[in-house]
Amino acid sequence: MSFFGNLKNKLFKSSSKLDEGLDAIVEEGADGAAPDASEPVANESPTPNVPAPQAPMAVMDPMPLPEETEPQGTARPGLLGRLIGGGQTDDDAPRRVLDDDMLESLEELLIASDMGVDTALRVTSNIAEGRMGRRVSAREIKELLAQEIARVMEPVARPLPLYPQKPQVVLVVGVNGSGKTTTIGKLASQFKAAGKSVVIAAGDTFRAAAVEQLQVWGDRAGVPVLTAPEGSDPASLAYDAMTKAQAEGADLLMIDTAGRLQNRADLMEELAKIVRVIRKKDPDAPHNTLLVLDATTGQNALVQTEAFRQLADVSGLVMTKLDGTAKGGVLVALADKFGLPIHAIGVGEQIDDLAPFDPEEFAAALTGLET
Ligand SMILES: Nc1nc2c(ncn2[C@@H]2O[C@H](COP(=O)(O)OP(=O)(O)OP(=O)(O)O)[C@@H](O)[C@H]2O)c(=O)[nH]1
Repeated sequence: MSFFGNLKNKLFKSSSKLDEGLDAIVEEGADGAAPDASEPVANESPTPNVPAPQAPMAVMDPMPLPEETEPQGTARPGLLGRLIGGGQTDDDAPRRVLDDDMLESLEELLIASDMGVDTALRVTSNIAEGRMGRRVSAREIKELLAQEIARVMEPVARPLPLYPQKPQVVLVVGVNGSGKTTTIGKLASQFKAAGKSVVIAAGDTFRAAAVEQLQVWGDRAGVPVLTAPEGSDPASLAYDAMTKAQAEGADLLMIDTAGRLQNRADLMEELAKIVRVIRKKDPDAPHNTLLVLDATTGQNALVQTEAFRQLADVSGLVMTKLDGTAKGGVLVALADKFGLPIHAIGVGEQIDDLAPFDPEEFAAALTGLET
């Protein structure tokens, strides 16, 4: 199976709630009559640029396909529908008049899928604009929703930028269990495969288990992991790692950090100290501060983002565990609220399970458009 299809399957759980909910909304209020060809509803909004399927490399720039040139305003399957579904139509599908009741149900469904109230209201009002009173099928409403979601997500879909500085220092923050260690291992493996030399610093010195786990990931990725005795100063380890990375001419230094958000003042001081000491070696470091978030925490990911933005100069996000959750909608709320770049998504526990974030693909998976 291609990587593209594989990723869609892995993300499929995220779609289940929305997909089934959208079907139910249309079926509940369906009038059963044939569609009115003079009132097409889907694909009326400007089609966003459609990124091409990408290799499993979260650090490469996406390569855009040319814009679609087919005429707008005709109900037809989107790019994904054509790639996967072979262009079937839904002429005989149940239809429902787009009215206030339907919009309210749609809002409730989006809120329940962790999209957040503000985002859900904005997305539904965009869908409603100029379409009230029209009769829509479930597929059409999914296409419209996917277009709106892709539009919100497009500006934040940005691979981790690579800079010429050596080493490029990537500070990795996030609460315990969010997937920091796993993500560092996956990223290190991808950088290595791209010909970069990488050093990892196991900066969560408070938990021996965390250090051991990072060593396992370092071994898997074939990347050295610098450790320090349990309870020692993470800033001192970061300084040593910076010295080693500079001496070896490493391309990247990835620094893991503790995730004890419950001791916020301590964590803030710890992160600030790490930044202070590495700046003695490079005033521009860290070049990226990656916040790792667990999609299964739903709306809590928004709270964590707010908190970590106060603790550190977060420059981008990685959302993990999108494979095992129906809460993927929170990514839309995050994009809408914070506008932070989403560099990659975690879609499993294996070393290759880190994918670039593709808004079109994500929107299709979230709405269940491929079915
Ligand atoms: N299904 C799935 N599981 C993941 C993903 N990323 C991480 N995990 C799992 O989530 C759990 C926590 O991941 P860690 O990488 O240990 O998280 P951490 O933030 O380093 O947490 P601590 O080690 O407690 O600081 C592990 O069991 C991982 O295998 C993902 O994208 N998908």
